[in-house]
Amino acid sequence: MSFQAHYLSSLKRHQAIFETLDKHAQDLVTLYQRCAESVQNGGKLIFCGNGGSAADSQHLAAEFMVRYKAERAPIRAIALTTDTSILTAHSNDYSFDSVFARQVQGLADAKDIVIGLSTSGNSPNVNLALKAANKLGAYSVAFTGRDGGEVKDIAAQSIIISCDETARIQEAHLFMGHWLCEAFDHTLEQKASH
Ligand SMILES: O=C(CO)[C@@H](O)[C@H](O)[C@H](O)[C@H](O)COP(=O)(O)O
Repeated sequence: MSFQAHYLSSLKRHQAIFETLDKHAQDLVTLYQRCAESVQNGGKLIFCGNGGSAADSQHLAAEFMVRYKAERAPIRAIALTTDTSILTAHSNDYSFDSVFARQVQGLADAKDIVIGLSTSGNSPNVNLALKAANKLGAYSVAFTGRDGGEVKDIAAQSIIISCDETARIQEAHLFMGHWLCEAFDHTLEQKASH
């Protein structure tokens, strides 16, 4: 396949992703409402994932903590993928599988939302983090892909991007995270105009 044909075929996959995201519009509104309620009650948004999804976790936590578009107070958010001392000590002394669950146990409470990003839904460390969230009474959310994997039976809410290409699923997850930021900004703007 030529580069141009390959480019066009990747672009066409976005059409399928658009349809999946369209199907999930109401799920995202529900998620926004849960997040807004959590933040209003002193809760926080906790993200985790591996590889590209680790980067997306950090990206999204930064958007909430610092700024998306609107000037606003920080929204409490953290990614569990950034502290190399915690990540290496826990993986070395215990197990990589429980590296996020340990941090959920230490940082989360029932007011929080724990969002695991996993394109396969089968990453043990993400799945154990969401199980730990469930145990604490926090709201567990999976941004996942393919057939949803194991995580769809663990998370209280799963948003599944029905596509089998990792990169396209990650792009959809980032879109969903950005949309959540936009929903927070939009609500602030609405309040300011009243
Ligand atoms: O970003 C990519 C490929 O696009 C990879 O780094 C990818 O994130 C890694 O293979 C992850 O370990 C995959 O984990 P998951 O999405 O299945 O939970």
